[in-house]
Amino acid sequence: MFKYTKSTLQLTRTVQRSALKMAQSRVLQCRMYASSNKEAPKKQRRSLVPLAILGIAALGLTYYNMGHVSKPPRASVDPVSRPKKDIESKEQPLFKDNEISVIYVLGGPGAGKGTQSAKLVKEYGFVHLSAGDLLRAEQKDASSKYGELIANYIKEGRIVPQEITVALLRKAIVNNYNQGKTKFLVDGFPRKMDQALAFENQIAHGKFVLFFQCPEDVMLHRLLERGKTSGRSDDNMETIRKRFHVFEETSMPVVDYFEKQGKVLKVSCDHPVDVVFGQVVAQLKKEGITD
Ligand SMILES: Nc1ncnc2c1ncn2[C@@H]1O[C@H](COP(=O)(O)OP(=O)(O)OP(=O)(O)O)[C@@H](O)[C@H]1O
Ligand SMILES: O=c1ccn([C@@H]2O[C@H](COP(=O)(O)O)[C@@H](O)[C@H]2O)c(=O)[nH]1
Repeated sequence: MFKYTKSTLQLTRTVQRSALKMAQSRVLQCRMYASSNKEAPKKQRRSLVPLAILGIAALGLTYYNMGHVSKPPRASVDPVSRPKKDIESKEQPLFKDNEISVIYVLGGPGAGKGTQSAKLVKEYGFVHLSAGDLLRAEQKDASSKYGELIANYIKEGRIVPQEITVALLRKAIVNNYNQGKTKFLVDGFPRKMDQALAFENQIAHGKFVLFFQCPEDVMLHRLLERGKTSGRSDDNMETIRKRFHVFEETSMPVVDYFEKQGKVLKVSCDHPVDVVFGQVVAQLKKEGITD
């Protein structure tokens, strides 16, 4: 979208310049007819049509740009130090499929993604990267210019602009990779299609989605319980309702997208923690991810 906006700005300038030039030459012609007291011939009047079209195009493009020039914020974490291969090709994600394994962990708010991810870290040595945790840390970082923006999005249960979250994840993955870690659980991400595409194009392809299915009333109960001690600005009835809505409307299409690629491993999470974990391990074993 931003490349497009940049090119429409250039186009606008070109059209404006052409319209101006043409207008100047038409004014000159009109003056010539006026001074010779002749009526402009029909052909000359017709030649005003392209000028009118150019004028309308210039006005239209100017109006369009007025609504699109503001760029979204770039994450304060950007740019990060990238491995050399990052600059080899802009078309390739930062990491090739044989360099790191990324498993996305998705499910409704309170489905138990964090709880199960922590168990996988302990038992199988994954690196757990929770997009929500990364955003909350960035929010608390006094040097970040996005603290307030992130706080507002989280309080409203909305999805923070993908540039910020993708940059935070990239930084965390690169840091861990540079320490020899290659297995990542990316928890609570991607929960919007633009995030999914940005991450897959720029960073790495997800191997699987571990998808936690959970009835809404169970998730609501868990979140309200968690809210008694979590201190989270979004663990309250009003925001939870918004988060459920965003999950259905915005995040489920992401699950469907990966489902079509045969990458979704489903787990039913309305069971005790260890029972859910048994399903998780069974699913990963089936795919040869854990032994
Ligand atoms: N299987 C389970 N049975 C009962 N309680 C659970 C279970 N799994 C998690 N919980 C509890 O539910 C709450 C939410 O769990 P958790 O934080 O893991 O969910 P989440 O999906 O990561 O949530 P969010 O998306 O809001 O971060 C926690 O208080 C956790 O202890
Ligand atoms: O990719 C993401 C992940 C999270 N958010 C925001 O954070 C909160 C909390 O996320 P949890 O996974 O429940 O910790 C979420 O409601 C979003 O507001 C985000 O914007 N993008």
